[in-house]
Amino acid sequence: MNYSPGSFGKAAGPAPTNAPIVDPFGRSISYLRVSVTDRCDFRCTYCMAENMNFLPKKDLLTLEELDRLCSAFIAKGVRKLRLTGGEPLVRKNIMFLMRNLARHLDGGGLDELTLTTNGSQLARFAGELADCGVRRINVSLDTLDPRKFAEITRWGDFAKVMEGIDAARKAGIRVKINAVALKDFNEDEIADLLRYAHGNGMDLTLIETMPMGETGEDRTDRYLPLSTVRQRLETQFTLSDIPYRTGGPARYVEVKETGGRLGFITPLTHNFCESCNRVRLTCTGTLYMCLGQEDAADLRAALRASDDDTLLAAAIDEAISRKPKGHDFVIDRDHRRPAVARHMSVTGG
Ligand SMILES: Nc1nc2c(ncn2[C@@H]2O[C@H](COP(=O)(O)OP(=O)(O)OP(=O)(O)O)[C@@H](O)[C@H]2O)c(=O)[nH]1
Ligand SMILES: C[S@@+](CC[C@H](N)C(=O)[O-])C[C@H]1O[C@@H](n2cnc3c(N)ncnc32)[C@H](O)[C@@H]1O
Ligand code: SF4
Ligand code: SF4
Repeated sequence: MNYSPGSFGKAAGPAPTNAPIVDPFGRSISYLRVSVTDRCDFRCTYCMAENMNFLPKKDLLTLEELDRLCSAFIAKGVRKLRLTGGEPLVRKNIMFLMRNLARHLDGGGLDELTLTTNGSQLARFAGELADCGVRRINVSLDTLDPRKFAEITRWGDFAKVMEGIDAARKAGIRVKINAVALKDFNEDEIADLLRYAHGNGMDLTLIETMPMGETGEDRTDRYLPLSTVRQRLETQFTLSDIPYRTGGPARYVEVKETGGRLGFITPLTHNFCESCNRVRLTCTGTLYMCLGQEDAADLRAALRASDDDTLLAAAIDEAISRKPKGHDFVIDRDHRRPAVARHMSVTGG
């Protein structure tokens, strides 16, 4: 089949198929990230402004609609599905969606159903998540110091996140810690985060800050290249590259002294777009084909136009035919403007 750009979605074009989706650069799309809400109970300084205008409730797709959209992607070969946000666990009745999506794990349509969370509500939901078949989650935690945690999240409660991580682990869910590496904030704490994560049987992934959305603070001064972090860690630890992959963008090393895994997500210092396998759906039914570009496709219209999924399948094909090669992120020290206007919370990272 020819998946050349622009060959889908035209009125008289080929009938849509449920064949796996492959983009114009030959990359198969097997990973869907779904931002179920743009709202959050934190205001991390690198992600959001303190005063945010969130979407009115009427603009949100219902959970049934989100389920239908996810199922349409699964029918087209998506094998890994991650709920994110905003904070996914603050969306009302989110476990209804989780329980419904879990049928695809039982039915063999999905290899993994998971989420990325700030951990604030995990103590409440960990047991139910495990019952739904969630085996692994990512929890964002940038510091182990409660005072600094309050500073970076503006509204977060460190003790609640720790309780949440404990509850998840007790429920049998593997936890990976995500930390954004931030100059003059946690750069001296990375080794401690590593010892904490590995000491508790958790992987740690470090992330370079990406220039997305106005936050009321200048992100440029916080940018810390992970190449520098790695060099510094190598003065204390022995790091060996390993081929371990999760389907996400991190590249992993094993740390000899701890026996744990450390991941690096390096959109700025080492672009990983050539192996991209993912797209992002928002809570309004907009599909972003790349985290770092503005182009998007409206799947809501196709979803609501008919109860049959034919139009939806065609709209997905058309969108994927527009997936770009990669992002154009740069840390713009001259203009100090974000490269992409929307906030990370719109697409959930
Ligand atoms: N530039 C870029 N960043 C990404 C992409 N996917 C994830 N990230 C960033 O990586 C960070 C961690 O993402 P997670 O939600 O933990 O997802 P993941 O890395 O796929 O998770 P694993 O399944 O554990 O590998 C977030 O800050 C995301 O913004 C991507 O396609 N491009
Ligand atoms: C947008 S949050 C959504 C899920 C959840 N609220 C959380 O914090 O895990 C997903 C991930 O994006 C990361 N993130 C947010 N803004 C970022 C930025 N500007 N650059 C890099 N990562 C960012 C967060 O640290 C988090 O790990
Ligand atoms: S990073 Fe996650 S927890 Fe922090 S403000 Fe953004 S969406 Fe909320
Ligand atoms: S920046 Fe875009 S192309 Fe690159 S890995 Fe992320 S989503 Fe894929």
